[in-house]
Amino acid sequence: MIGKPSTAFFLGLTSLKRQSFHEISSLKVTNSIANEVEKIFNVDPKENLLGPPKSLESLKINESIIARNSFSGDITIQRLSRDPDIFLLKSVLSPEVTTSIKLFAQEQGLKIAGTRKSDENSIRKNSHLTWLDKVDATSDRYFEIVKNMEDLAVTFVHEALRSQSEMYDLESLQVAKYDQEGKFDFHHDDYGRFATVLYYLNGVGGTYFPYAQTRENNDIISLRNLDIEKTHIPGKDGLLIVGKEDPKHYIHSELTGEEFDSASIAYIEPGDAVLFYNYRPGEKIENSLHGSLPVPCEKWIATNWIRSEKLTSSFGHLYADQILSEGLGLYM
Ligand SMILES: O=C(O)CCC(=O)C(=O)O
Ligand SMILES: [Fe+2]
Repeated sequence: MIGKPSTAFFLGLTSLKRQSFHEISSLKVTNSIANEVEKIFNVDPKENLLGPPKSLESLKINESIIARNSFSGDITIQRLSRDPDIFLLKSVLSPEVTTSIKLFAQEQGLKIAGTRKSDENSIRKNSHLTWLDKVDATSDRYFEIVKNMEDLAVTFVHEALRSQSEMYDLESLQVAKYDQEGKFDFHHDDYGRFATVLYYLNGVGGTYFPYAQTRENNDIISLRNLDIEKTHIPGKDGLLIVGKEDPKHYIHSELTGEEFDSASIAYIEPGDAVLFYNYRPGEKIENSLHGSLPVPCEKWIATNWIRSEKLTSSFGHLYADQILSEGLGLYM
C-alpha cells in the first residue's frame, strides 16, 4: 500500500511510503488490562518531548516508513517495540562507511573498556572503545562521516525540541569492539542520554532488551525484577537483536528453533542500526534496560547518543511543558 507522502516529516528525511510487514489484526488482544494499568500507575498520555518525532511515534509495531536522506539514500525504519520506543534502521551505513569507521578507530587506538581487566564482575567484558570526534579528524572523509552521522541522529529528535539546540547535545561517535565472549551487562543509557543510535558495523548483534514490548496492546505485564537472567529469556521475552551469528548462541538450550517467538527477535546486517529512547522529561524509561549478551565472535558497533541534562533532570517536565507550550504558540 502506498500512502501519500507526509509533508510534516522530519528534517532531512522524506517519507515515501508506509507499509506493514506483518498483519497484526489477527492477534486477539484486550485493552482492558492496559487501561487498568494506566489507571493504577497514572500513565501520562502526553507527548514525550524526549521521544521519537511524530512520523516515527505514529508507527505501529512492525510498520515501517521509507525515509530518504542524502547521506544514506533510502532507509527503511521499522518499529520493533513500544515501551521503550525501538526502531530498526536498515542499510544506514554503506560498506565503505562501516569499513572507514573501523579503520579510523584502529588508527586512533581502542582502549580496554570497563574496570580492571581481571575483574570478573566488570559490567563490560572483553571490549575496547574509542571516540571519533570532528575536532580529531585526520582526514576530510573522517570529518564528513562523523558529521553526516550527527546530522542524521538529530533528525530523530522530536520536532518540538529539534530547533531548541541549546537544550540537547550530541556526544562524539563511540566505536566499540567486543572480542569473542565480550559482553555488556544490563544497564540503562544514563547521563541524560535520551536517544541512542546503535550501528552494527560488522553485522554481529547480541543486544537484548528484556522488557521491550514487541506486541501492540500487550496484555502481559512484564514485571521488572533483580534476577532478569532467570525470568526473561532471549528469543521468548523482550527483544533480541541478532546478526549473522546463530541465534541459538543467545537462546536457552531448551528453546528449539520452533519455540522462538519471532516477534521477540529482530535480524540485522552490517550497516543497520537500532534507534531507541531512554527517558521521558524528568524520568528514565525503566523498560529501556538493555545489554549485550556474550557474543560468539568479534563484534563492532558505533553509537551516537543525544543527551539533555536539563530535560532529563528531575525538573525536566517543567522545561518540557515550557517548550511544548511555546511550540503551540508558534503553530497557532
Ligand atoms: O553492544 C551492544 O549491543 C549494546 C551496547 C550498549 O548498550 C551501550 O554501549 O550502551
Ligand atoms: Fe547501552
